[in-house]
Amino acid sequence: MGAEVVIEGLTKSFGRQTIWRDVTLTLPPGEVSVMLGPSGTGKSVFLKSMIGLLKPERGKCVVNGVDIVRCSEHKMYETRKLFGVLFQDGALFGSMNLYDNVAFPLREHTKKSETEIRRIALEKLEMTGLAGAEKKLPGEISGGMRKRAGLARALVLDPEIILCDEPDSGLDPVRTAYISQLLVDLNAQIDATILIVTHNINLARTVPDNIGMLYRKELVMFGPREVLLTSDEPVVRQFLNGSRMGPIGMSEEKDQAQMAREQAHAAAGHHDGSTEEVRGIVPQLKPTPGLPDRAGARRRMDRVMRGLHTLPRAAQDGIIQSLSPEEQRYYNIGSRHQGPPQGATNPQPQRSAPLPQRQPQHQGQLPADQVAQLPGKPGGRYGYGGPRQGGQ
Ligand SMILES: Nc1ncnc2c1ncn2[C@@H]1O[C@H](COP(=O)(O)OP(=O)(O)OP(=O)(O)O)[C@@H](O)[C@H]1O
Repeated sequence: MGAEVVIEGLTKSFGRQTIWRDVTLTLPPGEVSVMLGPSGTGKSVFLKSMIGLLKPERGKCVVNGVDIVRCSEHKMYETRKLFGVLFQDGALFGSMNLYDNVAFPLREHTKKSETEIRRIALEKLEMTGLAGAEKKLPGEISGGMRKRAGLARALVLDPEIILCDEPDSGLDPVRTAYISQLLVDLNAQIDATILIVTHNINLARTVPDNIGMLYRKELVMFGPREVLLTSDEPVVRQFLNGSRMGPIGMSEEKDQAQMAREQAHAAAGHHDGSTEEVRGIVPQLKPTPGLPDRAGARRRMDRVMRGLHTLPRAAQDGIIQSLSPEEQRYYNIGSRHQGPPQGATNPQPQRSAPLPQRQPQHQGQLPADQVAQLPGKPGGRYGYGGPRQGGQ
């Protein structure tokens, strides 16, 4: 199982420009999370801070007991080996063929023999659908293939945590769907903790277990996917709908006058840029048939069900509707759910057919106060509000 990443009160500035402040969240082990946010809100800076490439002024980022923000160079170097990173452009060496690109971290960071390196590099190229393309140079292949090669290279040191910075950028919708499926399949196979930064709403709606959003220098929200996907928060709805209507403007947030002008235009029938009203929970992608089930998805559902009563009503309803009859029995959910489900805090298995083995430990709980306050809205909380009590 991948490592848990605990981020507390992280704050990053460049000179006088604060990028984000007081970001607190936990990436549960082996689960897939997505970070959304308008351009320039510091998502890439966030990923770089997680691996120690940038130094936040305050806060912690703890992996396996090591705080990346404050640890020694030696510890950071060691801890970084737990991470596999897919950079936006794949960051491949242009003069090396794909095989040598993928083998590079093994040659740099391990003492493995060339035979062993070959076995691992070819296995990762195969996992990412690049078998047969080993001899190609990055300049000779498509953007989608470059992304997959970047992913293969991120996998060779068997990372416990994978960070993907816009894995969809520059890809058409079909290739984006393939890379989404690839990420889900990888998670099923290696149970790594994955954090994806993306602007792609399809990917955000179908891939992750948890979704967060950065906006106006703060973490607006981080929690189970169902909370964000059913949120009524204007900034979240605007972002998910890709609409001009809402608080997000072309550069910074809008003022009241601009909002009013846009509303007047919309009332007069002027199109707001979105193609449809996107709201509600769509089914999450499952691993390709033949691959194992995602252990992270099962652990997450146990965790979410334990804290179901703390979620907003729309998220609760969506989660319950998404359960199969067998899962509803497992979690003691009646066919007509009213209020907090019986057994949600202590599910008693009542199964007619065996479900896969569940992990007994309660690792990776999202702290209750991970759902941060929206800037400018004192007291407003989303998802599981309430004081931090170390989870549910
Ligand atoms: N090394 C740096 N020095 C100074 N400012 C920086 C540095 N790196 C990033 N920034 C600034 O931090 C802000 C956030 O940048 P970042 O690339 O993290 O945004 P983003 O949310 O990933 O954007 P996008 O979605 O467009 O990729 C930007 O204003 C950028 O100019």
